[in-house]
This record gives sequence, C-alpha cells and structure tokens, in this order.
Amino acid sequence: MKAAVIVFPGSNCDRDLAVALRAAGFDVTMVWHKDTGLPADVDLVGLPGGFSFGDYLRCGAIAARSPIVSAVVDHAKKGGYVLGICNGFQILTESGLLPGALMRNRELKYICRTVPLIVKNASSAFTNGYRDRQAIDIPIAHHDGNYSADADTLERLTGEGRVAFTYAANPNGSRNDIAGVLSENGRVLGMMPHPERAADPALGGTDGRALFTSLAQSFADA
Ligand SMILES: NC(=O)CC[C@H](N)C(=O)O
Repeated sequence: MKAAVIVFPGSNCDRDLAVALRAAGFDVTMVWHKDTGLPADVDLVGLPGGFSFGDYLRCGAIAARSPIVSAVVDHAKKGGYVLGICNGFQILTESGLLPGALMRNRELKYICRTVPLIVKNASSAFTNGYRDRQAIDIPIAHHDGNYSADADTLERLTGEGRVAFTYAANPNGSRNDIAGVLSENGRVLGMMPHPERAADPALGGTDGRALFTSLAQSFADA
C-alpha cells in the first residue's frame, strides 16, 4: 500500500498526514510540488492542510497550478484515490477534481476548534470503518471553510450519496452543513476537518483514525 503526500510551500499538516497514514500501514513518500510525476504504483495521494502559497489569490488556487497537481489530476482520472484535507480540499475544488468552492467563513473569522460531525456515507473506501449517521468529533482550523455550490450540484451530491460528512452544528456557513464531499466515482474525498489531528490519543481524540484504517482495509481487500 503506497501513498504520496504532496508538500507545497506553506503546507503545515503534511507530516501529520504522513504519520497517520504510516500508522495505518501505508508506505508514504513525501513529494515536492515542483515534481512532475508521482512515485510508481502509488495507491493514494494525500493533499495536506496548511497555507499553500500563503493563501494568496484564493486558498489553494496557486497550489492547484503546481506541476505535481497535473499528475494528481491524471492519477484521479485513471481511477486513483486522492484525499484532500482542509487546504487539500481547497486544492481539489480549485483543480476541478471536486465541485463547488470553499468561501470565507460566515463570521469572517478563523475557526480552530474540535467540532461534531455526522458520517453521511459510511460505504466509501474512506469511511467504511464508520457507521452510517455516526457522530464523531474532529478538529477544524480554517478561515475559508464555507462550502458552496449551485443548487443543482448540491442536489446531485446529496442524491448520489456524495456528502461524506456534515457538521452537526454548522460552524462556518457551509451549504447543507457539508464538511466533506466525494467525487462521482467515490475515489476522491475532500474534507475541511482534520482527521489526522484526531488519530492518536496523545492528540486528544481518535475519531479520525477510522478514516485511515478504512483506506488501508479497502486496499488490503482490493
Ligand atoms: N488548516 C488548513 O488547511 C487551512 C486552510 C486555509 N489556509 C484556510 O485557512 O482556510
């Protein structure tokens, strides 16, 4: 099981993501954003949280034009798995791999706290270790986490079971309380909350761990 974690200038959750993936059994390679190719036979690409390129223009907009992101888009188009967390989710919408956009939080403030989520789809490769409707606590840390998409897209996401997680108490104004969405084939997940920050008791919580073990189990079963 091979994973690549992409490192952009300003990433700050890349090592945490690598630690969580390694704990679940992945062999992880860190890949610099200027590289043009992913390691051979990579199963999963992780786009980490942080402040890539200082959040200039829009969060994730410059990172989405990095050389490596073309390779990540090709990987996804071939049916590869991609996990984008927080800034990684913003990069996924900016690169067109996921629909919608992450706008400024409703109160225009940076929010950094643990929030309750509801697992809306427990059948994806990312979430099969959870139960449907399970309540979990995961930290958020963002100023642009307000998920927005047009009405048709929101209806499609809900109808196709592509809303992976919702907020139990909406902290940022996201449409339909959306905290994480899946691609049409279920192999790309973008989420604003940080499961890698809740994957070890020493971090104050373990509700994020099942996301990494779900993935590991999915690859083991494949
Ligand atoms: N923790 C993060 O990845 C933050 C993402 C982005 N810089 C924001 O604040 O919205």
